[in-house]
Amino acid sequence: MKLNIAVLPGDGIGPEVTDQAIKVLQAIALEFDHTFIFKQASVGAIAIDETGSPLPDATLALCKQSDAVLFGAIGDPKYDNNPNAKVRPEQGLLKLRKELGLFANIRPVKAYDMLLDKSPLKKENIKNTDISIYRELTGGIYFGEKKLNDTETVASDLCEYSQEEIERITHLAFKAAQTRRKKVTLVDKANVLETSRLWRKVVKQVAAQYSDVELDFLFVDNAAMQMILNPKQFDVILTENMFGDIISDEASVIGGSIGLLASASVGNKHAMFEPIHGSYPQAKGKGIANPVASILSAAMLLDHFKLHNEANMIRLGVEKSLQLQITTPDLNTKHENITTDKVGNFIEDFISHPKDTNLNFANIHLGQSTII
Ligand SMILES: NC(=O)c1ccc[n+]([C@@H]2O[C@H](COP(=O)([O-])OP(=O)(O)OC[C@H]3O[C@@H](n4cnc5c(N)ncnc54)[C@H](O)[C@@H]3O)[C@@H](O)[C@H]2O)c1
Ligand SMILES: CC(C)[C@H](C(=O)O)[C@@H](O)C(=O)O
Ligand SMILES: [Mg+2]
Repeated sequence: MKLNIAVLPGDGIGPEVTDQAIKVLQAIALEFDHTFIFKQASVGAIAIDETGSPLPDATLALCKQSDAVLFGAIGDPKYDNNPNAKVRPEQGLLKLRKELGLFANIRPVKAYDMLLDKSPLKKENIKNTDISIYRELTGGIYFGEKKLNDTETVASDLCEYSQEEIERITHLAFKAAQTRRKKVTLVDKANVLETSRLWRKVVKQVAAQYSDVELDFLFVDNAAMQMILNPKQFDVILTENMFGDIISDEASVIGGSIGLLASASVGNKHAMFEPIHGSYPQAKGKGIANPVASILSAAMLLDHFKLHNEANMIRLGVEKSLQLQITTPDLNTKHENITTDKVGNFIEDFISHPKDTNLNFANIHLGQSTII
């Protein structure tokens, strides 16, 4: 298969983790005889520095022409710490999601057996957790009218949802549940918010078309607690934009690091693949950023094009790396010197030697060095 992939590395650790995903995709292309053409463009703070815009026209045009977008991360403390900044890196990401019509953001959350002791949560509570979060991505409070009064003493952000916006992601969530454990939990704040009451009404109506799927409701405050106490109760979580943002970072604690959580953002025409984490500016250039979220986002990209064997090969490589503790310091206490690059090299090597079942992974080539 031939795929044109727009690569938007962005800021902070974005470029270094995205490099590993590209490396892995290139290995897949070689091994499975595909042609992946990567074209890079700027977004976020670096794009503001270069062009004055967090999403230059050329970047948006490239994304629209491509089959898929591989996104790194955006954000820089010089904007985070400046409330008066008129242009912000985050606006680039939000505009991109809106322009590409990426209304559903799918965030898988998994407890890997070999990482159970990396989570601060109780092993017996998280073992076998497997959740798919369906986060609405182009509506709600993120995109409603924003106001600041003349004296800059009162501000507001409007949270708005239409029936149509709720329906389209709800169908995706129910279809996903049909292929999983057949349960959807709607997370909302219907005891307070009018938008949440609309969500409940519309989701119930759509649910009637999926009689094989159980529908459950949970207020977001309780859901935040349940995510820590008993995450195994969840199969598909369906929720609005801001609740999905918050609850997915919280859920990353189950896996042991946010550096593991990938996502797919999909719409009717375009698709983008991005880690759920941000630009982690403190880690930039240090080689300590975990690239697995980006690498697993690449696996989701392959799944999107029905290249499931290829995607599974990446997942196997990731699992092998976790098993052997070939991981960055966020998950590693055994080997100190496993850098972002080395994790990428290991997974690349795993893909390149699939037929060699006797491959001694403990001695596998890790770029310039070898780990025993
Ligand atoms: N999709 C995105 O591009 C995105 C997402 C979230 C935040 N942001 C932006 O990123 C900047 C920093 O935000 P933040 O510090 O709140 O969130 P962050 O996700 O960048 O980092 C939070 C913490 O998570 C951990 N972490 C994140 N990525 C990791 C990785 N790959 N490997 C290991 N550990 C990792 C680190 O402990 C880090 O301190 C801000 O400007 C924010 O707006 C961007
Ligand atoms: C950077 C920010 C706009 C973004 C969001 O809130 O959607 C991020 O937190 C994410 O989860 O992708
Ligand atoms: Mg977030």
